[in-house]
Amino acid sequence: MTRKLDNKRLVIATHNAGKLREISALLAPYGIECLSAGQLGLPEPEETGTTFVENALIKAHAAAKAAQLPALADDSGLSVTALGGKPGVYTADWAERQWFEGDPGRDWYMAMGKVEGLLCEQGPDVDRSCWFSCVLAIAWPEGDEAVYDGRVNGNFSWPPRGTMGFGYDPVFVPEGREVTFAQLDPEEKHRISHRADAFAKLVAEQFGG
Ligand SMILES: O=P(O)(O)OP(=O)(O)OP(=O)(O)OC[C@H]1O[C@@H](n2cnc3c(O)ncnc32)[C@H](O)[C@@H]1O
Ligand SMILES: [Mg+2]
Repeated sequence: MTRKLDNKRLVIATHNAGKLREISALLAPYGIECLSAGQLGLPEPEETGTTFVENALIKAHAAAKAAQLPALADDSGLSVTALGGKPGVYTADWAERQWFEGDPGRDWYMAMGKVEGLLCEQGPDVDRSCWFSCVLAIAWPEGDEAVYDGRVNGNFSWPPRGTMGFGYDPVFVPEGREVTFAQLDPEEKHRISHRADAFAKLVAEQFGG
């Protein structure tokens, strides 16, 4: 049986400020004290997995072990149908390593532009459908783990629009909408996002019934 969060303190094992903001907001109603990996000075583990699940578990176990507290990690990314699911697990890498090896800053505009460039190579009628995936993993210092996954379908849109959210939000138009994630209020993104989808499963098992 999956272990439940019995401790009210939870390490949020991410070094991404946008994710930390969203996860803290999603957890707010559940009386959990969130401690961030940055706040605790935890190192950023190497994401050597080839799936979202593997990477989420690597990050969660590393933080749980270092902090001796349960830890929640998020591994996520954008997959584009016409690019065979790329960048997928390597979404963050496309921004940071492709052009800025050794530079702590990430240039999301360049990364989004790379996706757009590859789509344009396939002509004006290219399929622009894509999806965001999110895997949330909880790990305990004793080695127990729990995994929840989420997804939201949409279309890759160019040029980028909007200033809210983070990462690839300015180019992602969720299915059934005209605006990008970066043009939606955070509450609205939380109703439909891949992270919210995974989070609903986490809440049902961890805090439900
Ligand atoms: O590993 P941590 O420290 O959590 O932070 P990260 O930014 O490296 O995160 P990932 O390894 O999971 O990479 C996922 C990338 O996918 C993108 N991404 C994930 N969720 C997103 C969202 O809700 N909106 C926009 N972009 C998102 C964003 O660019 C992330 O950097
Ligand atoms: Mg990462």
